[in-house]
Amino acid sequence: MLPAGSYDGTTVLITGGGTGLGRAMAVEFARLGARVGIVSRDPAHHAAGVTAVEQAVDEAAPAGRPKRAVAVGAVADVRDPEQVAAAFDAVESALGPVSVLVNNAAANFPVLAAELSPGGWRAVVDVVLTGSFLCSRELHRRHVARGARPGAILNISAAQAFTGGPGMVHSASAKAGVDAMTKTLAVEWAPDGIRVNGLVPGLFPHQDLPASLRALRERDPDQDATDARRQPAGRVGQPHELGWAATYLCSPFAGFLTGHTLVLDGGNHLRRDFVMPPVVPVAEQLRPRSL
Ligand SMILES: CCC/C=C/C(=O)SCCNC(=O)CCNC(=O)[C@H](O)C(C)(C)COP(=O)([O-])OP(=O)([O-])OC[C@H]1O[C@@H](n2cnc3c(N)ncnc32)[C@H](O)[C@@H]1OP(=O)([O-])[O-]
Ligand SMILES: NC(=O)C1=CN([C@@H]2O[C@H](COP(=O)(O)OP(=O)(O)OC[C@H]3O[C@@H](n4cnc5c(N)ncnc54)[C@H](OP(=O)(O)O)[C@@H]3O)[C@@H](O)[C@H]2O)C=CC1
Repeated sequence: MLPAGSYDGTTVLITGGGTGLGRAMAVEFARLGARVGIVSRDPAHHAAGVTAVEQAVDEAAPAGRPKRAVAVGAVADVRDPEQVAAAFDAVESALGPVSVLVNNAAANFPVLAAELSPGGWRAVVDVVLTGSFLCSRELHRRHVARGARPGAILNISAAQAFTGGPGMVHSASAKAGVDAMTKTLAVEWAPDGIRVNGLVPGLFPHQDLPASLRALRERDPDQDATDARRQPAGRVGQPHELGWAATYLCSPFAGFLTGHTLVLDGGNHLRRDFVMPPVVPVAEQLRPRSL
């Protein structure tokens, strides 16, 4: 954990910050003093994120300390540059200039590549890759215009980016693009005082995963135990652990770190056992069945 107050006076914008891992990161930034803007499509998600942040901040505050405005939600589809700019405007007018951006919003559903429609491909690639670019560009534009520094961007990626992701070709391809963007923008924007890093969550199950991903997990009634046994570390990740990594990467303690993608997965992406299980084709893995 970073020292208390590490983010005092800092406004952090987190896309998809109202659910799952985005919400967990929002809470950890706010615990350290940040004001947090939550940007996504669904106001109900914003409300959940704002409530979680406010609760965490209230619990951490010394008794009797007056409440401060810590979080707001703003509606935007990250695929649309005008909506992105309007959401930055809304967050900045409520909380002050954004100097930290977490590109966390994502879309994903399991599908065989041969069965993926052009529209399904575009939906995922546009949310994950184009959305991360549009938000990064917006932060950079504002940051440079006001002569501010330092700034930090954190791109949430996935291990599929370097291993490939059978059954998720759209997401794997988009996340690989995000990793290339992390490295590219790190160099282009270092002179502007903006660091750009990536963070890969391993397996972090939570209640907000979309139905298509939950359905795969729910096939196994003992899924939690199975998940844990499948990880070299013997357990899955806890969302607040991702928040700890995110707050470090965007903080001055990582001030000389840029263009790096940190993997937080208990060693899972490196797993290549001496005795490998037989291959089950992905088409068979996705077919409805009982385990
Ligand atoms: C634990 C594992 C690791 C987790 C990693 C994560 O990333 S977790 C993070 C995961 N979190 C999330 O994913 C949360 C957000 N996710 C979402 O909002 C939706 O999944 C979304 C991506 C479809 C939204 O896209 P949208 O607003 O544009 O909505 P739209 O309805 O207009 O559909 C567009 C196109 O997609 C097609 N299509 C849709 N579903 C399926 C399907 N199951 N099958 C096949 N195709 C599907 C649909 O037919 C259409 O194509 P068409 O007909 O025009 O050719
Ligand atoms: N959970 C896990 O085990 C893993 C997660 N990841 C990555 O972690 C990140 C968080 O995932 P997780 O919390 O699990 O998933 P969630 O489904 O909970 O979060 C996805 C978020 O993205 C937002 N979002 C989706 N589409 C758009 C859009 N078009 N415009 C704006 N916001 C959008 C959603 O908000 P709204 O619906 O309100 O728009 C939602 O809050 C993602 O980048 C994901 O790829 C990577 C590997 C594993």
